[in-house]
Amino acid sequence: MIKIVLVRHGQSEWNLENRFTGWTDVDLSDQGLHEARQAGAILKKNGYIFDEAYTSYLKRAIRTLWIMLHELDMMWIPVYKTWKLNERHYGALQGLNKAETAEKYGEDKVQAWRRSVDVRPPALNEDDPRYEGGHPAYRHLNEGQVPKTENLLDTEARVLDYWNERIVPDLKVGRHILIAVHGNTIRALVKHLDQLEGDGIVSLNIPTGVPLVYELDEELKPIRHYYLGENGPLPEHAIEKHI
Ligand SMILES: O=C(O)[C@@H](CO)OP(=O)(O)O
Repeated sequence: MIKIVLVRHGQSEWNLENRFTGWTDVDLSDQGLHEARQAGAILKKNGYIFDEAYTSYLKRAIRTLWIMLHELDMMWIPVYKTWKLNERHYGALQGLNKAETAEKYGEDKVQAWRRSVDVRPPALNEDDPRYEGGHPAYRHLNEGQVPKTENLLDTEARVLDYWNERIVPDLKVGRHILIAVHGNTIRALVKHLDQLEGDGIVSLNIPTGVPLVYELDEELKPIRHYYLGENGPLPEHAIEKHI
């Protein structure tokens, strides 16, 4: 049986301020630092060991991974970073307050921007200071690869590129893998693994800093999944309050 652990980064400063974040590179809040330490401690208590880890180019995910590896005393394992596991790009919504945006455009519109699979938020202009095109982290990308906005399907396409090319081969040879990424990156992976459509994916929220374990068969089809607590798998209702 193959196991993989997915962790959404701990609470970020902009999660705390209720602002759309996307590719904006904000750090963890104090609560987020605590959640990352707790996630590492939970993995350690349950006896998890890892051969390699994956994360995005964004510091809230990278720092969550560092802290978990520190707690696990496994900072030596190879860590692979990729822009393809960055959070979904939130276009011109990046930086705006979610509640104020809902007041201005209506709850339904904002819910469609946040949770539908195929609606893209308004795009950033290339001359907008929030556009990441000139950022050194992304200078190796081809023109047109740095997003100006994305829907979940756009995010899923780049996440699955990386998943199939880099992660699947390592899972198939038995490597134990830890992935520290973002809410919508994990939603895209779960959508793919569990073949979720419609309401299943629309209502799926991933809590911050709680390890999500997928047990997979040889074909990488899910056998079961669960969130992990100090004493093993958590019951579904225990997770509700984290969301
Ligand atoms: O702002 C964001 O980038 C994401 C994750 O925090 O928010 P949402 O819950 O709308 O997907």
